[in-house]
Amino acid sequence: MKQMMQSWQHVFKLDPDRELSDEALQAICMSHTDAIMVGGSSGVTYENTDQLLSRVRQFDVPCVLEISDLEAVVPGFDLYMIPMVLNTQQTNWIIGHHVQAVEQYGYLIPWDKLIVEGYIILNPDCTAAKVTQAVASLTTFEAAAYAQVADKMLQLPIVYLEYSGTFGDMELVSDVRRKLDGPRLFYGGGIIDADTARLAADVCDTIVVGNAIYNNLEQALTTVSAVKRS
Ligand SMILES: CC(C)=CCC/C(C)=C/CC/C(C)=C/CC/C(C)=C/CC/C(C)=C/CC/C(C)=C/CC/C(C)=C/COP(=O)(O)OP(=O)(O)O
Ligand SMILES: O=P(O)(O)OC[C@@H](O)CO
Ligand SMILES: [Mg+2]
Repeated sequence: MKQMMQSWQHVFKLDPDRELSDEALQAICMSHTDAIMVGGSSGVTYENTDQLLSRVRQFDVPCVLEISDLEAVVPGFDLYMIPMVLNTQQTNWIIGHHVQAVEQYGYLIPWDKLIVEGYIILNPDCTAAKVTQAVASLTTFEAAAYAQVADKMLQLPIVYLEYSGTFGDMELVSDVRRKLDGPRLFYGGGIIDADTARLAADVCDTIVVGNAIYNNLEQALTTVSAVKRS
């Protein structure tokens, strides 16, 4: 099950807290994207997550939940992506909430469906940076060091460079990728069209497109064929 994400080149991230018409959802789910990731850093509830899952399930596309709030963990997703924010000094976002989750859910946890993402948040103005008080103004050298800790010491399956809301520094992304052996490198932030999608896809393994869905869907849809080789 976890292996499925090893082939993902393109992912659309849908925010349960934002409105999306049936027509828009259909276009996204039938776009040949590799997966739909459901997640957001605020306003995510059990109800809006459950409702979005049911709507996505009308289509034949993998659907995964990126957990940001324990109250909004809904059964029935293909995978559960667990962020671990590496560049925060608040231990809750590295391991605290996770321990609480294991205490709360215990034997109900489908371990074979859990994938830990080593998040490195690089846009100080994004919601996730504010929520987790991330130390987000990192040099390339520092970001690469975090990534290597995720790879060589923690042996995480994913390193996620998060620039949510803004297009990142592709040289930094490229340098980080050169340092990684094990993890798949996810990149998210400011991908709005085919050009930005290609630039990012050249230097990472998987691109994640979020806000563009809500700002300019037509352009957002062009990101799929821009990066998918098949
Ligand atoms: C029965 C059943 C299915 C049980 C399931 C059991 C299960 C899966 C248990 C969970 C196990 C576990 C270890 C859970 C972890 C719990 C948890 C709350 C961890 C903390 C996660 C975390 C670090 C969150 C911080 C915020 C963050 C990094 C969110 C990621 C998503 C993100 C950045 C979205 C972008 O947000 P957006 O709203 O778009 O932001 P912008 O405003 O910038 O656009
Ligand atoms: O919303 P955007 O800027 O596309 O970023 C995507 C994703 O990385 C957000 O978690
Ligand atoms: Mg967003």
